[in-house]
Amino acid sequence: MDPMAGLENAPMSEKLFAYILVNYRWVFVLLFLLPLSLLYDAFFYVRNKIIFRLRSAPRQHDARVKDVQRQITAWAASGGRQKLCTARPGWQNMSFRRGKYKKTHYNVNVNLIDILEVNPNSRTVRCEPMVSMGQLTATLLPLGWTIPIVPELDDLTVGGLVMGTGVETSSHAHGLFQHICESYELVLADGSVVTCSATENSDLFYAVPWSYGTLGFLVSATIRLIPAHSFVRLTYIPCHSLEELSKTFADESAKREENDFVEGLVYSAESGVVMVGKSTNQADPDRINRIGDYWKPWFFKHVERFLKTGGGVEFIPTRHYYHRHSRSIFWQMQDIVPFGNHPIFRYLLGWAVPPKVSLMKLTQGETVKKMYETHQIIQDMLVPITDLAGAIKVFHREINMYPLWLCPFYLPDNPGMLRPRDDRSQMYVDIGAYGAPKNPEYKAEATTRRLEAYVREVRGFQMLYADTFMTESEFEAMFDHRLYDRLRDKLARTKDAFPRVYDKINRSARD
Ligand SMILES: Cc1cc2nc3c(=O)[nH]c(=O)nc-3n(C[C@H](O)[C@H](O)[C@H](O)COP(=O)(O)OP(=O)(O)OC[C@H]3O[C@@H](n4cnc5c(N)ncnc54)[C@H](O)[C@@H]3O)c2cc1C
Ligand SMILES: NC(=O)C1=CN([C@@H]2O[C@H](COP(=O)(O)OP(=O)(O)OC[C@H]3O[C@@H](n4cnc5c(N)ncnc54)[C@H](OP(=O)(O)O)[C@@H]3O)[C@@H](O)[C@H]2O)C=CC1
Ligand SMILES: CC(C)=CCC[C@@H](C)[C@H]1CC[C@H]2C3=C(CC[C@]12C)[C@@]1(C)CC[C@H](O)C[C@@H]1CC3
Repeated sequence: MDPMAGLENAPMSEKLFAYILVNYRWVFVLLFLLPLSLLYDAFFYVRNKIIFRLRSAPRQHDARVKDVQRQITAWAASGGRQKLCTARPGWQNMSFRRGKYKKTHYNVNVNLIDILEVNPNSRTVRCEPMVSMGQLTATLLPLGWTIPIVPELDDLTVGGLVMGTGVETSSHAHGLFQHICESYELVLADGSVVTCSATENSDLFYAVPWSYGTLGFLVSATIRLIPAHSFVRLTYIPCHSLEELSKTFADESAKREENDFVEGLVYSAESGVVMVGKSTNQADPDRINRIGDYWKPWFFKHVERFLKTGGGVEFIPTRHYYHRHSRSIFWQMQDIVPFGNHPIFRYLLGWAVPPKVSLMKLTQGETVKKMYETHQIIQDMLVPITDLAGAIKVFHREINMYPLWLCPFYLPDNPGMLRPRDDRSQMYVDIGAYGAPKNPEYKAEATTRRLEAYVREVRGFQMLYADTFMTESEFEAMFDHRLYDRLRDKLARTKDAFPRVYDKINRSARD
């Protein structure tokens, strides 16, 4: 990597600082960011406890919805010339970028943080939009419940996952986050409150996912529950050719009833490990592996070993399974603290990692940001599973970077932005690439544009938390805007109040 790019004329001290920041970021992370993350966690732990004591009030939900309505009335009264967005600061969200529009749009505070109801009879949980995945599972698990899809990173919010999307290794059975939601409660641009579901205001229900907050403000979502188990019985299946890997992965993903979790980690163009999980309350004590304990190896390193040792079976406590990639932030930690998986580091400081994603984002500074922009890729591309082998070849040609994350998901033929290929419900796969491409020809924009073109060609989709370099017409070729545009025409004031999705997610709309 060349941290000096763009700094040719800068003073020597600035060049040296840039070099240290990029190549020895771990010094900053260990000395500054880890203690700061711990303080931050401690601060927020206390703050959240206080806030929950003072403000947690599920019974106040209606009053808080009225406050959102009040803000919209105030915006309309002020002339309604600015577009609307949520007031959540850009550094807190789970993306490399911050929306520039936060500075120019009218910020509406949708700070609704409570779990409103856990209903075992209807097997649903009703949540406000700022409820995080960590908070939700910490509440549900002791009650014996979980949501069918728990997206990995703790700080992801219900609002962001509904308006964007969420995927996890149970998605081959349950679909995306939107497919486990039964209904949404929204405040619309005219200030009205509307509930929508598959049977009530169904157009709106199907148009909300992937709308990125451009149809209304989510004030609650009702999500399906399933019983929680203590362990995941995980079978590791090493594969030594691309053909074997893609076939095993597709076959296991198709067993929607049999397998509760399916995941793949690709370690080279010709090797990878497919993991198949089943929830259970019975574990063979000799094969329990508490992979989440801080002194344990990073999960992707642990899995890689099965390529050499052959397959295996382990019983992993459910919570450890949910967080298996959290300590290593998938494999991003190896670029931040290169010796982070060394046993000495794990035993000494493993308990303190990972640093908070939001804090890393907040403190990364221009030099590190530029380095990530030019020398790292953070992308998830969703393609029909029948194209998996072809897609891995394209990723190999374009970025030559491993591991790649494979996560299957079932895409039903529902109305909305995400139309499956040939209008037929089918299995897709999320291919996640997070790290430094080894292809010396890698150029962030040109390479990503070629990947995007390939994904459009096979009728796939790009996850929009990531950088997208598509033009508006390419974006509209990827995502079906018909229902979305109909709704924007139909719902009063919506076109004046909210930008279109493209205007929020395209590269130039984000810092
Ligand atoms: C916006 C917001 C709202 C909150 N609302 C509440 C609230 O209503 N009531 C309340 O008591 N606290 C609330 N909290 C606090 C939050 O739930 C705490 O982070 C959590 O309770 C800490 O649990 P712990 O001390 O047991 O930590 P630990 O058990 O050490 O948990 C560590 C992390 O793992 C997460 N976690 C725990 N179990 C699981 C699991 N099975 N799957 C996935 N993640 C898991 C925790 O949330 C935490 O982030 C809220 C926090 C935030 C940011
Ligand atoms: N495992 C997974 O599936 C992962 C998913 N992601 C992605 O991260 C994002 C979620 O991150 P998170 O930090 O929670 O969310 P964000 O703050 O990034 O929000 C995502 C979008 O949803 C909108 N939004 C959020 N809450 C509301 C609301 N109450 N009403 C209306 N619009 C709302 C935001 O609007 P605004 O811009 O106005 O704030 C924004 O456009 C998703 O895009 C998801 O796909 C990332 C990592 C992993
Ligand atoms: C599982 C799915 C679908 C996606 C996972 C994506 C994550 C791996 C990335 C989402 C936001 C990313 C950021 C970083 C690492 C990778 C993500 C967590 C950084 C922490 C990398 C270091 C930078 O300085 C800040 C980044 C913020 C966003």
